[in-house]
Amino acid sequence: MLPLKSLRIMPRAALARQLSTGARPPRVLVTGSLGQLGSTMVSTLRAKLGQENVVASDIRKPARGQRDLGPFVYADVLNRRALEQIIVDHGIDWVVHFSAILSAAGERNPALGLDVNINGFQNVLELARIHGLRVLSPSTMGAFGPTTPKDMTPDLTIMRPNTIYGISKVHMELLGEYYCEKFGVDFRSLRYPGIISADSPPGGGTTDYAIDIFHAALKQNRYTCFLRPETRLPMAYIDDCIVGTMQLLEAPQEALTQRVYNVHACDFSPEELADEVRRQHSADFAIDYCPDFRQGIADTWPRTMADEPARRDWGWNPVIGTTDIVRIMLAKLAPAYRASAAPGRPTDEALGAEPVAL
Ligand SMILES: NC(=O)C1=CN([C@@H]2O[C@H](COP(=O)(O)OP(=O)(O)OC[C@H]3O[C@@H](n4cnc5c(N)ncnc54)[C@H](O)[C@@H]3O)[C@@H](O)[C@H]2O)C=CC1
Ligand SMILES: CC(=O)[C@H](N)C(=O)O
Repeated sequence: MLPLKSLRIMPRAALARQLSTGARPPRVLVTGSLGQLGSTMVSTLRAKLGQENVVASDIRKPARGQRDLGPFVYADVLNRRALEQIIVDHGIDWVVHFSAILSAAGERNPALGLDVNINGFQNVLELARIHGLRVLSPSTMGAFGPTTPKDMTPDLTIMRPNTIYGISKVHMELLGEYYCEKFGVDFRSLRYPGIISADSPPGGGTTDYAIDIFHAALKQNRYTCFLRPETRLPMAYIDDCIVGTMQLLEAPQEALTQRVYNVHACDFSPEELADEVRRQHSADFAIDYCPDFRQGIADTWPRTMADEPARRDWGWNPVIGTTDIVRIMLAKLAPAYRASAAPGRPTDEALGAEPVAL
């Protein structure tokens, strides 16, 4: 499988052309850049646009090492004035808005979920209107709900989610479309499935089991899953996710026939994932099931999503399936567990330290 760096998103020739015509690359602010997806998005953007053109931001302190990779600023998306100052001071053209409270965390703290996901997004969108910015803010399969058709869920269908996360993401989608239509804000969004990554820990979602299982397999060869064995959900490996996000971010306006797109890469259940771990890692790997409140969330989400408009309009074309995800996750995480003297999950640095050829 291809490593992220060699995938279709890195046409350096195009960047060179842009530079030779005198157009400077866009300056991008990434919010929530220390989250599960943010750090990979930042490094991908920097490889393409130049380190100094991508400002990473979060309300947490970057780990040692992360700090030196390019500009980082503290930015609370709830503080509109501070956010505006960053946008003005850094000459920002595009905002990749990754700050969010995910599904399980949102049910644990609904007030925080509403605040960050709704007010934080409104701040970003309003500043985009004032300063003429392009905004990419991911949505999720969690924007669907219990009455949505579960198989091959289309872009346009019943959307009545019953989680704070889902409700706030539907609000985001509709408000983004409204600002696009009324004020010409270039808003773009994708409904991600569960995203699997070895590089940073997941941030409190219902699909976190599909990352935790690899850590548990390598650490103690057994895992207790918080979802039932047959719970099928759409998933994607982070490389496909970031490639697709870059494709949508850079797509010409005229290619877009809508502002929010489903994206689907593969789908599996916990028992299917455990079988694959047994096949590739250890025949003795044991899994048991202790469903908690996250089962109730997963039960309202699609089993598979239809994503033809994303493929047609801007080239969504995931290449990493379930077997490859298991192979990549085991290969990336195993050295860190072997090297980790202390018990428990290895540090983020240890996890990121061992690049593997995918
Ligand atoms: N990881 C996944 O499986 C999926 C993620 N998404 C979406 O992708 C985006 C990124 O998700 P992840 O990286 O997984 O989330 P995460 O939970 O790992 O990271 C979110 C980041 O937002 C930051 N944050 C929280 N409150 C903030 C505030 N007030 N101001 C600024 N930053 C704040 C957190 O410190 C954290 O670093 C989110 O919009 C999420 O809804 C959508 C579907 C699937
Ligand atoms: C699918 C998502 O949006 C996220 N991973 C979550 O489980 O909350």
